[in-house]
Amino acid sequence: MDAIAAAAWPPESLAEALLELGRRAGLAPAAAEMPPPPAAGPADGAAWTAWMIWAGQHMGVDVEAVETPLGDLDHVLQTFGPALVRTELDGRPVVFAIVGRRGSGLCLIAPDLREVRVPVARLRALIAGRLEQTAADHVDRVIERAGIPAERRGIVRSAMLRERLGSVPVAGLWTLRLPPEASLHRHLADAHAYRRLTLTVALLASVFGLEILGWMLIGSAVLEGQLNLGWLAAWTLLMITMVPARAVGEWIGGALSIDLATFLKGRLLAGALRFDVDAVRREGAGQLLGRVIEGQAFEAVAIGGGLATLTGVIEIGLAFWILAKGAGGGVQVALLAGWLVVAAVLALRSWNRQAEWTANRLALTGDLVERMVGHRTALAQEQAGRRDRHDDHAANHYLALSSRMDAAGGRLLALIPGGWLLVGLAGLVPAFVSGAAAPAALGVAVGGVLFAQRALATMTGGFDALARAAIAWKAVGPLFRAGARAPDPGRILPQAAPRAAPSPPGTRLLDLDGVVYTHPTRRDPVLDGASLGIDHGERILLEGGSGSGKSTLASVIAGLRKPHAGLVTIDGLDQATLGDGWRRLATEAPQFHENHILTGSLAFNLLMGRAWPAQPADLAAAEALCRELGLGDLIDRMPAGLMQPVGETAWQLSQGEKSRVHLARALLQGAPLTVLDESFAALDPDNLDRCLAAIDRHAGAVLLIAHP
Ligand SMILES: Nc1ncnc2c1ncn2[C@@H]1O[C@H](COP(=O)(O)OP(=O)(O)OP(=O)(O)O)[C@@H](O)[C@H]1O
Repeated sequence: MDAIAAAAWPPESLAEALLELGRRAGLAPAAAEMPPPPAAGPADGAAWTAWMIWAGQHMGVDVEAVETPLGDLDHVLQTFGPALVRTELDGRPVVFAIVGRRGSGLCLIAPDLREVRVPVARLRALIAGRLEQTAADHVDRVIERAGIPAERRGIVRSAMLRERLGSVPVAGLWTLRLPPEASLHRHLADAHAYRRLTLTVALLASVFGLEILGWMLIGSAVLEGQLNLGWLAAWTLLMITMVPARAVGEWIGGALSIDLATFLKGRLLAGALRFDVDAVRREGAGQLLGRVIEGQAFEAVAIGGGLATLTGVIEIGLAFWILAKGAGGGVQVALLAGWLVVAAVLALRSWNRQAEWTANRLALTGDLVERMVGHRTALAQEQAGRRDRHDDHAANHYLALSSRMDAAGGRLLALIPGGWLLVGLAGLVPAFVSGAAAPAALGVAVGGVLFAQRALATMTGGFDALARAAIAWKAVGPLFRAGARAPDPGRILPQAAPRAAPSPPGTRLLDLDGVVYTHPTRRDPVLDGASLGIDHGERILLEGGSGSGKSTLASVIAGLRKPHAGLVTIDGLDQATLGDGWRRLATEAPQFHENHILTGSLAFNLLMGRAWPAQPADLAAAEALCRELGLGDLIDRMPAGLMQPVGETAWQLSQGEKSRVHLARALLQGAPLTVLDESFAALDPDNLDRCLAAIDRHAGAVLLIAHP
């Protein structure tokens, strides 16, 4: 059998392929019972992706769909393993599990668990074959008509196909990686951090060892009066050997830093999305920005500071050893130990000053953001003198804290290495006075003092950076921990397209029974035994006074808040069964001030609930709905139409336009239940009629929240 045929998995064995690939790639997936994937028809991309992501979450592996232009397929295949590819072989759907590149080919896992090598071009031809077939007839006709000589036809044909199909998107590719919520240990192991760290330490230690050996050689040659070209050559050779060892050590350390920084970024981004809804609200934009800034500071200093401290610790250890061998002996060793205690005290003081300064800086940032967000309100409403007084006071306080921090930092960084020179040399006085020490031992002692000085400089610099990182961690830690919260895949995968087979009207969709919810900062529950039933296709208007808990109820129904007591089910299934899939069945357009137009294209904002990049059918549905909602003129006015960038820094939408975009994106989710929280406040009567008509045509069941 052909190697590629031997490596092809039948689609129904997708779960086994995913598990085995995860194992071979070192992602340590957890074995889990999986239902078979959706039937492999031509339009099943989104359903397969939903299944793969869901199955991956159960196994503890992150699965991401990849779409690439055909022109880049070669490159993608060579670089993106571990990955799964779905294509056709002899007219039947198959799956390939790519471990990664091996030499000039790809290493695939076969269903019999053997590793099979196949050339990249072979797999590419299989994936691209169907697409190229459609264009090939036309290209062949052009070649025929142009009278291209037979021997050049092959080159011309592939060049024309490349040109014609280079930008055609290819789907059916999924990469596997560790999810951001995987433990730090798994990420470190995945980045080979332990091995690389051990290697870095070994290289650093050998560099210092070589350095000491070099000075010992030259020192003894000088003292014995034998310094000649031979000794100098040996010393030079040793010094030259240190250069590549140091370079390799730094290169490994640098590569490790990049991998760890990538993990950290991924975890923080995941944390930003998994941060508690109410915590985000309580913090406000300024505080959240502070966390982001500190995240960058942490990344910039933590790893560099860690490596510098590590280097300093190795150097200090060697310095103790050298001093013990020198003329100062125990006296100098004791002095160095004492000096380290002084350094620790100064370091602690500098840390406290930095912490004070950082807290103030973050508060100032929060203040500044608040003022920028409320810029118009402050200009229009606030008394000018009052504003200036507040700003002057804040600036003066910041200045005072900055100079205290600089003084403490300066003392640590300058006094500790510089002062040691005096202290260390003072430790040699008894040896000098007694006159008993040999010149060689005196030389070793002086060398030890200098070596310790360098170690202290490295260590204090490293510690300063680590202290900065530890302070930044206070702000970053909660985000990092939120990123460790794994998404809840639930026990079953909800139907990807429920509207394709809608339940008959009149059957029960949502049941809410005895629900109790108390906001984290409140004593009394805002929902206390709330009950509600909504049938498929039903339209319900919920009215109530301000602050009566309507929006809270909406967020419980949409699965954004978990009730503290009571039961909520959709189609008879509770949230524990559906997991995050709940939100595909019940969607909410939040109130205006909580509904955001993100910076991106209008299409992106409209199709947030669907797979991205959007398929032509999704774009057509979005545009048709916008036109129904009276946004046709707006799309025609926008130079890039549906692809026009919108959001805070791009095309500005009016309140009424925004509220129709909010409505369109909720309806485009295609969920059986849509909750609309005061969605019509900014609409004129004509647009209101249009919106109600569109809701009637496109929505399943609707819960409409409004003021009486
Ligand atoms: N995140 C929160 N933390 C603490 N309390 C909250 C929070 N959100 C709402 N509340 C309080 O819960 C109560 C109900 O708020 P909710 O927004 O659900 O009312 P609502 O009926 O939608 O009001 P409105 O019609 O004015 O929008 C209010 O007293 C509000 O102050």
